[in-house]
Amino acid sequence: MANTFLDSVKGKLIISCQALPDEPLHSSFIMARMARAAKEAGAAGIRANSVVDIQAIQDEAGLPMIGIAKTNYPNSPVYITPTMKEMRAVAATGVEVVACQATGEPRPNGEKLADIVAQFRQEFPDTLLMADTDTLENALVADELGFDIIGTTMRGYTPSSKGTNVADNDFEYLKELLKRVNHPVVAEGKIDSPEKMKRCLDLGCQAVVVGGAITRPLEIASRFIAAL
Ligand SMILES: CC(=O)N[C@H](C=O)[C@@H](O)[C@H](O)[C@H](O)COP(=O)(O)O
Repeated sequence: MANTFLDSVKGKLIISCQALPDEPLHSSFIMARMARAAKEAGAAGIRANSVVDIQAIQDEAGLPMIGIAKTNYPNSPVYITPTMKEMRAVAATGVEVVACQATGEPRPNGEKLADIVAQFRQEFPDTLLMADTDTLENALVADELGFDIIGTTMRGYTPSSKGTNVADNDFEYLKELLKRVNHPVVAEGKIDSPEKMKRCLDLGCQAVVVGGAITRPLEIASRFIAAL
């Protein structure tokens, strides 16, 4: 069956519903309800972490999904769907897109991003691949490897991109990225207002992923508390 994800999210909002074990809302049940709220509000897609959360959200919301499996390995800073093992587990849920970290750092078990892409294409030809990138250099590598979506997810979260925010200088980085890559760009990471989301879409992003500003009450409440 043709994968219609890119068309169905074009010009729209994807909401990330994630809570790690150390977060107050860690629960597949709660993430599924978050996804229901996202759907009722008009979100075009959901991004979710872990096979159990993905399955709970698929049952509850039935929206197109980007799936990931955050997994920490010793001796590697790469944690978003880092190895072929997590890629397979996420793809097996039937999500439309599997995203993985593409930040140029050494992956666990010595696995190479190029090999993962090649293997994934063989095993899951109908599933799209999204690269969670941090710098122009790593985004260009992912683009060259043929990722279907280039995401800005890791901008500001790696040593190479430390201190940066995708929104800096009216999205200067995003403008450059949009000029340089051939595949659709999805803005993700620290997009914390409707105005910023709209700006990303107007600049030419395929879609925008917003997480914490909508689905992490601890983060939202802390912004208010900080203003006291
Ligand atoms: C860096 C990292 O691990 N990002 C994760 C990737 O899935 C999530 O924790 C973020 O919530 C998601 O990218 C959306 O971004 P924001 O919550 O800033 O809107």
